[in-house]
Amino acid sequence: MRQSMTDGTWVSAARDIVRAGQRMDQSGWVPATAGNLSRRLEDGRIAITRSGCHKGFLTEDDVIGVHPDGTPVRDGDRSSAETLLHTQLYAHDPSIGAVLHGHSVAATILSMDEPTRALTFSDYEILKVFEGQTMHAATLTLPLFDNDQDIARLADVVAPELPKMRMGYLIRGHGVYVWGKDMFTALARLEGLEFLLACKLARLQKKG
Ligand SMILES: CSC[C@@H](O)[C@@H](O)C(=O)COP(=O)(O)O
Ligand SMILES: [Zn+2]
Repeated sequence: MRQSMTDGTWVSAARDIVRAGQRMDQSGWVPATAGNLSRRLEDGRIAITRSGCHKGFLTEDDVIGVHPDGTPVRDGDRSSAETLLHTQLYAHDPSIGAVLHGHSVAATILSMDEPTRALTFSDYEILKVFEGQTMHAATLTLPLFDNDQDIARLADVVAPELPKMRMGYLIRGHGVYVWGKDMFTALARLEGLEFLLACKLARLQKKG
């Protein structure tokens, strides 16, 4: 995956997505057909998972092209139902090269039990995986949005918060969105965030 970090071709994007899907599946973060993955191509279009595929068994055929506005490059292709949440990130920040979405147990439980609009994480060494973070002694915030089957409406709620986001975001009862300059970075951030969510869940369970 590292080799294709700066390679924006279709072949490397499809390969990154297939391999990241396998990694997310092995980690238990994409049960059934949950999750979606994308990468920005050098021509500005986006390679994204086809809707309804199992992310642990993706083939390069399950990766399809969409324009920056989310419309499919090839007529009849049905990209992820959550394509707009990916395209809004690429439009928001030109440095974003890959976006990942998963439905882990920890993300689902914590998001359903949290009454406020954010989760916070303080003093973990792994905070350093996030953009611009060089110290463990800090508090980072993960915004939490209510779930909505109307993805355009959900994207409108997420949009004003994007400039403040350092870790990604969480959707209640649903899962996380995380991104990075390339697939390697996005995956590292997803692993860091899932580690933090698992720690928070374990600490809450310990308290009873
Ligand atoms: C298994 S239901 C999950 C979907 O509703 C959705 O949230 C999801 O993550 C996957 O949708 P997809 O259209 O395959 O990208
Ligand atoms: Zn989802």
